[in-house]
Amino acid sequence: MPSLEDELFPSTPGKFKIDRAHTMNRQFHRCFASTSTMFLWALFLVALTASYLSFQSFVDTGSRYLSASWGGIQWEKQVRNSAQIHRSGGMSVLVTGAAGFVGSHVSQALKKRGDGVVGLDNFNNYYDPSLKKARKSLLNGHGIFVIEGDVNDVRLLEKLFDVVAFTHVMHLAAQAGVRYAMENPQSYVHSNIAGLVTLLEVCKAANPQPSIVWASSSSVYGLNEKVPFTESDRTDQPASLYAATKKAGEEITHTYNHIYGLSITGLRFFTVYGPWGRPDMAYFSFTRNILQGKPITVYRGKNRVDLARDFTYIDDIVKGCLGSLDTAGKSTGTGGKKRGPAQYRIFNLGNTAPVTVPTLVDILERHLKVKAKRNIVDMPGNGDVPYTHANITSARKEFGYKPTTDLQTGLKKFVRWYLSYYGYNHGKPVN
Ligand SMILES: O=C(O)[C@H]1O[C@H](OP(=O)(O)OP(=O)(O)OC[C@H]2O[C@@H](n3ccc(=O)[nH]c3=O)[C@H](O)[C@@H]2O)[C@H](O)[C@@H](O)[C@H]1O
Repeated sequence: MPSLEDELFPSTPGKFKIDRAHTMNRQFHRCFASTSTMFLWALFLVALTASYLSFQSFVDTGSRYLSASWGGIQWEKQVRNSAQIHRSGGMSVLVTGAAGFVGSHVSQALKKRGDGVVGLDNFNNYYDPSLKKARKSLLNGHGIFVIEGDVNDVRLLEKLFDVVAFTHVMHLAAQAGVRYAMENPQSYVHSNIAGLVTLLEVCKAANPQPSIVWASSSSVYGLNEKVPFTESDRTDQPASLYAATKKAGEEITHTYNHIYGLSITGLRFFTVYGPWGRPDMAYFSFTRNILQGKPITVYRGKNRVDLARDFTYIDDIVKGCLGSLDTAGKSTGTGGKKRGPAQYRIFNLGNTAPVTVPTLVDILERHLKVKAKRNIVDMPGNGDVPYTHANITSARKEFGYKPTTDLQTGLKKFVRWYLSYYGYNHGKPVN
């Protein structure tokens, strides 16, 4: 019977049998040989993994660099061309948040009348970035160059002011949305506070300093119960972090006006809606859900009182923005030094005709010819306020602001755009 040893090391015919010591030695050598082979293999695998990881990081860094890339002769030429003024007495405007809802509309309106416009947008994914890219394509088609970058990028901002002596900055880049502030508070601090300060620092140091018009919000009125809301009403009771950051923005811009002579105009927008709007807003998400046969959640205030908003159509807001830019005084400082007092203004831009949320849904149902599945719930404590209503006397006096589009008409235009952009059922069957 062959021994175990024989089985492990079967003798080859014609060869002599090995003794035990020799066998042990061979076993040891084989074992050692296989361990060292394994070790070599392990080394090889480690080296392979390391080179793969460093390759990946090279690719990542490269693509990050590319996506955030700016500068160079060609780039500067595009910036200059885009900023070119084509009317006498025109302005060259840096529009931040240019691929956003209000930003894209304002940029187009400025360009159409012959002003120079350079857009800046970080294309973040707070809502579908493909909509922002589509707005960007639209702007490109109008000869507007939109740079992908963040308002916190001080080097980029400085470079832009090196290349173009912007006369105005229309600052619309912000983290929007009242309720999302509970989910991602830091994004509000990043964009609405840190980004604003970075922009103001660059503007204050620029020579010449631009005049600044920027987007505040109706939400600063917070828990104020005196209606309609007038600019001089108290704004020290914000109901959401979003509102608090916008209120902070008003104080921060005041400081830069006071210390550095920057001309500042803050616009308190009242629930802006319309074509190319923001998918996170109620009128937009309601439309999508109604068409897809999904239920919508309609919040209701205390004592079963319907919530209401002074919904304002985008074209009216654009007129307000242009009116503000046209009447903005010059900044007085140079190179970071104030030379005299500069203008500081705040205006409500609303529609002056609040409509309840259930009425908004009624109008959408009529335009869409589909009944909504309404899920009515008590308003959660998520930062919402029950009612907004703008007093627009100041804006009317200062630059003839006069909204002309009621909610019925404005939503009709929105629905027409929505259906042309997304199709009738947004890719989903209607139940
Ligand atoms: O004026 C502003 O300063 C702000 O306007 C906008 O905020 P809001 O007025 O809250 O608009 P929006 O979300 O459309 O809700 C409208 C109504 O629908 C109700 N609402 C909302 C969602 C929902 O699912 N159900 C519902 O009933 C909701 O309770 C509310 O009563 C901007 O988003 C914000 O960025 C800021 O610019």
